[in-house]
Amino acid sequence: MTPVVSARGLRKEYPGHVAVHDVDLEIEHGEVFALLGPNGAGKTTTVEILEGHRKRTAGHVSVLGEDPGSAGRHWRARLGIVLQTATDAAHLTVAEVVRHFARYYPHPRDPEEVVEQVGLTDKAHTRVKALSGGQRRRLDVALGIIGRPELVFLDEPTTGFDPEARRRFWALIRALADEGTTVLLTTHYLDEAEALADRVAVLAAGRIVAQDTPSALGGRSRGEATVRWRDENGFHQERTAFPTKLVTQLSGGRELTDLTVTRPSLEDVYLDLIGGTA
Ligand SMILES: Nc1ncnc2c1ncn2[C@@H]1O[C@H](COP(=O)(O)OP(=O)(O)OP(=O)(O)O)[C@@H](O)[C@H]1O
Repeated sequence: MTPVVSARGLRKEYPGHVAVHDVDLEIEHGEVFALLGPNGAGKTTTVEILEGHRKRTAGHVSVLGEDPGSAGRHWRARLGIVLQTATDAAHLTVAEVVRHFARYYPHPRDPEEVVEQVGLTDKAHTRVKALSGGQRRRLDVALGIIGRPELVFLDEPTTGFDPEARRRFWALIRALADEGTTVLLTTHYLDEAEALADRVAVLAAGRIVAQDTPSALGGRSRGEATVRWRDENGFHQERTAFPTKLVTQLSGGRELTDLTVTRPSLEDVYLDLIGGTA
């Protein structure tokens, strides 16, 4: 199957500055793909090129089978885009805005259902200007998915969400992916990438420095583990590539007190990958 998003040698130069260097990406149908990276790494630039909102300097790009640089309205209607601040309809209510946007699309989702999915049912009749920052963000997400898009771009979607709203949003993204929607999100939250993404790419200073499943990123599923335990002589820790073997040897069938086996967290690996570029 052709990938939903494919970029080869993608490059973006601003006067005197290369923001994106020869980026290669492929995102498959139904995949949730997260782009991670520190401020200024080139995430928004990359995403905006894929959305057709910015011109690239060089490289080959195909999104839903077309070149975003020249694709038309019909192509755009197949995308859902959640910008960092999208809604500019302060005087309308939440329900009105969502219904209004639904009319732009040939096969929209049910507006009431979408309002419910983003957790805004009790604010449906509240004017947009009276929403909190996190609630506005949820409305942005509602507008991004109302058109039943095949591909959704989410730029830092949960910034300003409270923990419950984030969990709810994650469930919504998983449900979209289960229906076959492809999702590209940028995020600064590593737990979000870990919870949602099938694959992650880390951008640092405009280059992709790693691309893998969250559990394998930076070789962390194969890397050394730290085994910690306690016995009559006190607390011990040992790094090993074979933790199961070590624990078996140590225990000899008895219980080990305070036993833990840990590998580097996604955050450890991420900080290591972007080290020196942030
Ligand atoms: N219109 C522009 N003109 C010149 N330079 C730009 C322009 N837009 C972005 N840049 C530069 O390109 C680089 C990448 O910016 P970009 O917004 O893509 O980063 P980002 O990874 O999305 O950052 P953040 O996490 O802060 O949103 C930055 O150094 C930025 O200053």
